[in-house]
Amino acid sequence: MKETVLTVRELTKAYRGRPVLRGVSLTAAAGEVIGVVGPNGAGKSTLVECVEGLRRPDGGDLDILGHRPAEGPRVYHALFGAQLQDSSLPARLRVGEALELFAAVHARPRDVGETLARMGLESERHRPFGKLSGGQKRRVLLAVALIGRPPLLLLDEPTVGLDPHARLALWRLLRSSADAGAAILFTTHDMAEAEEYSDRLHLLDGGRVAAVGRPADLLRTAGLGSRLRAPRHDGLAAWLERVPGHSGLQVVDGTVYGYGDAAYSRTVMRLLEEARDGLGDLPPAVAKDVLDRLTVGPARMEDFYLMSTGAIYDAHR
Ligand SMILES: Nc1ncnc2c1ncn2[C@@H]1O[C@H](COP(=O)(O)OP(=O)(O)OP(=O)(O)O)[C@@H](O)[C@H]1O
Repeated sequence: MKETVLTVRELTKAYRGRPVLRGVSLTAAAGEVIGVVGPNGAGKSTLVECVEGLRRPDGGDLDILGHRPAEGPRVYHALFGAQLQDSSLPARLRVGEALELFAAVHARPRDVGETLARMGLESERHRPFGKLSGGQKRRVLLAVALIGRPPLLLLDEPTVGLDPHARLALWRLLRSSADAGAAILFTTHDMAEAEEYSDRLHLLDGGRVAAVGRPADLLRTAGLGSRLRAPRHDGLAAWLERVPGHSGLQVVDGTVYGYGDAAYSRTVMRLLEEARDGLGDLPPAVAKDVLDRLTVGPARMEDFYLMSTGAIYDAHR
């Protein structure tokens, strides 16, 4: 069992009487990458800011390696590196200076040159922070969060504004930090990223953790193995719902999206072929048109998210 680095217990928080967190609990162990997703306004940033000690929760409790925010900056803040949604640095501070400054306050910091190289920032080392592009600034702020090798990394939408190379570089760096024992908590609206990089994913909705688990387990439990896309026809949606393994449905304009277990798409295709040949309960012309225009593929975290937050009709409910 890996050591638990972050423990959040039944956290509640309201703004002017309006509850945002209604009893959120989660943990992050050493070496674990924890993803948090949820609709705009779900409370993801509020949760991260409570962990950072920037906001005081109304109820519940949290600690990092047994230390609570009330212990103050010197003890508590040394336990995590953070990159906030809207953090910044003085405009005239040079990139290399910034990293050296932050490295100097940590006991066993990463090498500044190596961190700059890994974040693709070598050529920006002598440039003032204020002169960087938006994506470069975010890379610097991430490098600052990582430089002290803290036991916990708190990253609120870390990849927003990063180009694909920078995203990949960031995730390599985060994975190697986790492999070296760091616990990482990140938020994102990018479901592909959430699926690929979270060891455990939390869906925050209505102020609560609506679902938690390994991405593959979440998909399996929701009956989401495969999805298909077909042209809309009268009666097709109801027909798809009767196919064994069906788990959800979405109709958008002229298109029907069907979701089901891993065998669902294959079963649909077989039944469509039978119907095209006059052996099913769908008109042959409809079955032929659907077969001609059908696309199938594996279900993804995006589908889970849409189903869990109500955009897809969920047959399990
Ligand atoms: N300082 C504040 N005062 C009042 N309400 C606030 C404050 N900060 C956040 N809120 C409200 O709390 C709710 C949750 O906000 P939060 O930023 O935590 O959500 P989020 O899940 O991070 O959203 P997003 O995905 O849009 O970043 C929102 O309705 C927001 O308007």
